[in-house]
Amino acid sequence: MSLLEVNELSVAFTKKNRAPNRAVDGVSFDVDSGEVVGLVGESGCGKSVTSLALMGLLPRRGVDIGGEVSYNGTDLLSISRSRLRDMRGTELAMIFQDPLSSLNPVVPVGLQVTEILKRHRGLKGEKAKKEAAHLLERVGIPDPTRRLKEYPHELSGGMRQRALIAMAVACAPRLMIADEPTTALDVTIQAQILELLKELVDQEGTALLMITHDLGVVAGLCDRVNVLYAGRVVEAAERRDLFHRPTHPYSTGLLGSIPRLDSARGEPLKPIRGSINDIVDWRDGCAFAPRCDRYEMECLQGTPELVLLGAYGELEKDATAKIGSTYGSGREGSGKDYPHRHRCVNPAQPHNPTDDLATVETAAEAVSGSHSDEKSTDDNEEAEA
Ligand SMILES: Nc1ncnc2c1ncn2[C@@H]1O[C@H](COP(=O)(O)OP(=O)(O)OP(=O)(O)O)[C@@H](O)[C@H]1O
Repeated sequence: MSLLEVNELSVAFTKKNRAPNRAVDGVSFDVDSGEVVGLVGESGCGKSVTSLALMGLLPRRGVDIGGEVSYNGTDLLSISRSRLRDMRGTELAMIFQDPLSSLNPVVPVGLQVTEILKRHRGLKGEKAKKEAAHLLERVGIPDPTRRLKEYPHELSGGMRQRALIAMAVACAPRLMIADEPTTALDVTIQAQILELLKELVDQEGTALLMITHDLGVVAGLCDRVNVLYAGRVVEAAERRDLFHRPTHPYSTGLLGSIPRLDSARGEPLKPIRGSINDIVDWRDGCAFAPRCDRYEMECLQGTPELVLLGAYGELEKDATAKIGSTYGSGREGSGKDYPHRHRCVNPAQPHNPTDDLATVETAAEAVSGSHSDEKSTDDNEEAEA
């Protein structure tokens, strides 16, 4: 059993006299301890709503939530709000994309950290201050004792994000959800924050659900990836499989939309045409069909199911097969196999796995190159401060 198991999660926003907005529609995935799982897709595909539903942060009124979310055997969708509140901070933590709106602007950073330590770990006074300084130091904030007395606006963007991470890890949560934690930061600071998250996962065995639209982040950090489109997982794969042989046209489109280090000089990008708003009545058929180059009439008949990709790239039309039951390269040392699945009736030609191994290794690196090149420039942030 995985630490987090999400099964057929659905979220619909309901308003009087309007059809419900099904922001999340039957999403399933799991996350293990010590693993980074990505939820990737363009703006509006349901990433944030999924994470808010997992953390019990959606309002009760006007929202219908269905499916199951099991955390360490506890059903997060059915436990009381107060129990969930206690679990947030101790067991579960969330890092939001905009630290300025997540931190209280009129309370010094130190007080915001010690408040968590008091509430969840019972630490008070000098002990709490000492621990808060230790936490800031751990996430790479220089001169933590001075910084504790400062207000959020006195910190640089990168430091604010680090302070949020310090608050998230204050009680050693077993599961962290990071919602675009580096979107507002320049690439240098981005790389440092991602490195920090990776370190926490590796050292503490924390499970991390990484929500992002940035394939560079996915390539640099994630072990497995779920590609989301219009509230549905359209492709789920181990990271290298996704970069090397994406099969859903939306995944291939995402990969074709970004510059890669291994592209031939002058080779044009191939962006996905249209926008997610082009979805008409996607309950009947594939939501991506209006933007898809491989679209056929069959795409509009019923909802395409997740199918498995076999060991040699052949399609195994077994929609009921569960994670762990079939082919996948798995995380190194995890002893687990992860299936490569997608939801498309006319997928891109699967890649022949006997092909050039170097390509497999470098496909993700070609995308993440900009991040890894920019690593370890702490001086920058010092200067910024
Ligand atoms: N409170 C709300 N009421 C009604 N609809 C909402 C609400 N919050 C989100 N939605 C809708 O849910 C859908 C998914 O939104 P969500 O914020 O999860 O997208 P996202 O993939 O996280 O995008 P971004 O990367 O821009 O944050 C969108 O159609 C959005 O309009």
